[in-house]
Amino acid sequence: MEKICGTVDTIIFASQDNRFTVLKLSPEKLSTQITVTLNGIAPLIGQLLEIEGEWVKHPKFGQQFKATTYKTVAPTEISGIEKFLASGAINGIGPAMAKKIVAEFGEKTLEIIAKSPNELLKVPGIGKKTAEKISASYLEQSELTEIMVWLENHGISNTYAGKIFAKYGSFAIDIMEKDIYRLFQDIEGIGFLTADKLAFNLGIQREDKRRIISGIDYALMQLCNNGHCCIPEMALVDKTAKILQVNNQIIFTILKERIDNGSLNTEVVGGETLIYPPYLYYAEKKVATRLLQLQQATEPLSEDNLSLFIKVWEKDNQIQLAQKQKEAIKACLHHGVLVLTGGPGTGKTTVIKGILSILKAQGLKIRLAAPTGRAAKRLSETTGQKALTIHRLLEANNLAQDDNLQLGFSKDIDDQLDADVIILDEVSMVDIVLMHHFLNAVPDGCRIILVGDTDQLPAVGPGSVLKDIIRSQKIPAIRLDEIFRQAQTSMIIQNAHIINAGRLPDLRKQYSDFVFYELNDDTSITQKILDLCTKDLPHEGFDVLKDVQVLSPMHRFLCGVENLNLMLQEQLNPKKNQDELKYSSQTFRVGDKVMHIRNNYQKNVFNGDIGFIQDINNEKLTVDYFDHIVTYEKNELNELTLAYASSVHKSQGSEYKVVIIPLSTSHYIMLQRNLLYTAITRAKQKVIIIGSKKALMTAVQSNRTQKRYTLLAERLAHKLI
Ligand SMILES: Nc1ncnc2c1ncn2[C@@H]1O[C@H](COP(=O)(O)OP(=O)(O)OP(=O)(O)O)[C@@H](O)[C@H]1O
Repeated sequence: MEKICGTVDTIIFASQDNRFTVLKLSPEKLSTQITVTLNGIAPLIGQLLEIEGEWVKHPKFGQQFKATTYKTVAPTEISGIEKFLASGAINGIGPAMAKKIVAEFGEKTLEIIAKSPNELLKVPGIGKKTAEKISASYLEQSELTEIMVWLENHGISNTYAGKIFAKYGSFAIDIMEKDIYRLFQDIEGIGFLTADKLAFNLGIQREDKRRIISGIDYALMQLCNNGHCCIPEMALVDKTAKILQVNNQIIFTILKERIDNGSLNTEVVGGETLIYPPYLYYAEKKVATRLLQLQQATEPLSEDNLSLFIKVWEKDNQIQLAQKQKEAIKACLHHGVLVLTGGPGTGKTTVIKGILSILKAQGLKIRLAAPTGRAAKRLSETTGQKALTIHRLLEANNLAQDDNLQLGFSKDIDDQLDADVIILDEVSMVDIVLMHHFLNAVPDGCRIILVGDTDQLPAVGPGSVLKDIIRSQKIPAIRLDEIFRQAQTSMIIQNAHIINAGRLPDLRKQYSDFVFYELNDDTSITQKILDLCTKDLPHEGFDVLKDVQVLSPMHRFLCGVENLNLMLQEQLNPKKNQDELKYSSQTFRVGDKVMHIRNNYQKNVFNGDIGFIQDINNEKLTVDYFDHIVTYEKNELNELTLAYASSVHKSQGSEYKVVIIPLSTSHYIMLQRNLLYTAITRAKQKVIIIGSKKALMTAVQSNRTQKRYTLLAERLAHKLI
């Protein structure tokens, strides 16, 4: 290893991702320039560089110095300082101005810029604003470079330097040296494992307290990502021990300390201690108190002429409401909070329509919302009244991209919604955090009606809000269980109920709207899907791209989402001469069916929205989402995926004319009743299941829906508050 110190003369090449640079350096002790390669961001021209590495011979470019570590030092020689200032690196200074500044301050130039920017006013042509701009830009540049170099030298990508600087400013390196694990807590994109790797490079011991604290948080976060709001103490200790590879006792001791100092919250139920991350503890508590408050805060509405009103409504809608449906309509007049639940075809939408009509007649302002864009659209279509996504209703902060707690909402406790009644549909998909935000924005005296089917897949986020509210028996809930005449003729609805009850549908008969193809191996299942999409269904008059959705339980394997997408793309939109754009493992092609996979408020496109690629030009891709067009830059394509096939989870809240479901035993772990039930109930006209009887039976019989640790029901029932 050799050490060289020199001034950066020119940058020959700097990779876009800041990971590789080639530069010319004038070493202090040599009269000739040398070529240096380093793995990291390009330093600034004129900067003094201390590099350590070795000489190598490049087959094409000859002798080069390959730096393994490097450190930047601000230039001290006048010529170096001028070169640095003139390089364009500092906002507000060009070559002429650099000359003038250096002529005025000499070797002290950089110190003056950093510490006494007012002195710059002495230089002709520099006013107060420019002086401040120069100073701020210099500080930012030098600190940012320092962070990048620090990260690079500790073996970690410096791509996060900008975010780290934005978060910690001048204290970044101090903070990282004190507790590198803070990066995992504070910087989006840096996970525990990355921070742990960095810690290892810094020589932090396996049993270091900072490591244990961070490991506990990481384990808790992973558990909550599986839907729990809290977790039994011992389960958390075990999981942390496994991740950190340290013994349970050390973790147990530090966990106790964290609880005692209020960093984590707990509840004791039946002698068992349950641990919460504070944001979920707070969210769960608030949801319970706010629901109970809202229930109390409304006066019953007048029931005068209710029977007559219902009669007239029934006549207008040519329907005779069942007893429970009438009860539901009446209940909405009485209660501040009401739950309406039931399976497909049990008349929930019909009741919503009745409720809308009766409450409107009382002159009330009613808002409708649902958790996904597709579900909101469907609610609008069936009720004839505008419905928004919950995020839109709450006016989610435009800049926020994630559905997490940091997401900002304009509508909150200080600026609540202007509504007398809010009806939320598909509440089974709402997690505890979103429910908390929603309830914050509901004013006292406003009624809320929560509608959903508890047998659908639960929310992706933590909690099982709808189930818990019903389980508490403290909020009035009406369960519709009669399947209506129109719905009775539908085998989709019949079989959905049969499956939900844990029984196997009658497979001896093939119905026009519910078909089962028995095939026992993945290759034949995949081939059948291709045949259906290319021959049978088009023959029956379906527009395969628009009407048909393949819903697979898993992403992996032959009949998983990823492979099916590739095969279906090959068949339904083969390569001819359309423009293409490769991103990660996918090739997007003009004409492809695609799905947007996260909520993006700036683009007004939401998780689960399906569209078609209209154009690819200049690394930009345009998608037609039927009601609007969205353009993606190449670096935004992680929000897009092919959608000939999608996962059942992604289909929640959506409906399609035809649903094809591959059921293979290779998807064993995902063969669960609520998953199959959710997939089937997405279909309006036809369900086609392809697979083995064994896989179907496994799915129907497997009701081991993972228990979610939540205490919302207990809180509502005053067992904890
Ligand atoms: N009281 C009733 N008498 C006769 N038909 C009814 C009655 N209530 C609802 N229906 C009909 O039953 C079908 C299903 O009703 P609706 O769409 O309201 O149910 P849903 O629970 O919202 O179903 P899904 O969850 O599948 O959307 C509709 O065709 C509706 O017109």
